[in-house]
Amino acid sequence: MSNMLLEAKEVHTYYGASHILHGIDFSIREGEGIALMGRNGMGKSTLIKSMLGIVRPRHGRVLVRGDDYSRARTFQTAQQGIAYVPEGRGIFKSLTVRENLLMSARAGIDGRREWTFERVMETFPRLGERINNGGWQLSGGEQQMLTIGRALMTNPDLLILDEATEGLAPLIAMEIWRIVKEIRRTGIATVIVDKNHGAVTSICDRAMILVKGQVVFDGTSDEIRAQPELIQKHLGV
Ligand SMILES: Nc1ncnc2c1ncn2[C@@H]1O[C@H](COP(=O)(O)OP(=O)(O)OP(=O)(O)O)[C@@H](O)[C@H]1O
Repeated sequence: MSNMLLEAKEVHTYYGASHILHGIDFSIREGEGIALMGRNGMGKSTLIKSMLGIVRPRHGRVLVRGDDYSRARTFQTAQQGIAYVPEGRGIFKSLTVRENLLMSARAGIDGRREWTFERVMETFPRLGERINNGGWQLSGGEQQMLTIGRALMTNPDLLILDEATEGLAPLIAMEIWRIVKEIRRTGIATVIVDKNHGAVTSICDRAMILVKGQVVFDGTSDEIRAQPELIQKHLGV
């Protein structure tokens, strides 16, 4: 078995008096891909933020590579090779595509520098055409590609994508999925939140469904695909 990268154990998270996560267990190993699913407001983003120290769980523990990171600051978790692409992107609009990418460049925690500027350019040909454009000149899809490209420039072991294709035109979303598949093939572990269940379960080996801050399914993507009634019940509109 490969090594554990990130774990949540019995995590309870609140926003003020609202109890959002009710004792969640989550784990992802090196190289694994997990589709994190659930309807709007079920706690997917809150789980991610709780594990990254963006929101502090009230109970439970967060482990990174087996070490307790429950009280760690977000940058310390990120330095462990964990890259996060939040919902709604967040590039530096006043900087060019090149500057956005280069400012994030760093070696992975074992000194790896597989993801160079040149490699990101090869992976995202559309960004290559926009290299000297300012962030403000990019379309939504290009901004999303730049956010993912920037995350890759940190040479992560784990990439977390929250709603990577939200609001994008179908053809651009397809291009993002092609890129995510390519990233998966390089062995980077990935957590993906997306409404396109077919796409995420085909890319990820495992799937997890959250309902009202609780895990109602945790299994393989094959298992969930074999149970369309489960998808209908918990994810259907
Ligand atoms: N900063 C906040 N303050 C108060 N409540 C919040 C905050 N952020 C989220 N919530 C609430 O917490 C619950 C879980 O939200 P969360 O964003 O984790 O859900 P989600 O499954 O990621 O769904 P979505 O796809 O809509 O983001 C929702 O009821 C939401 O309204």
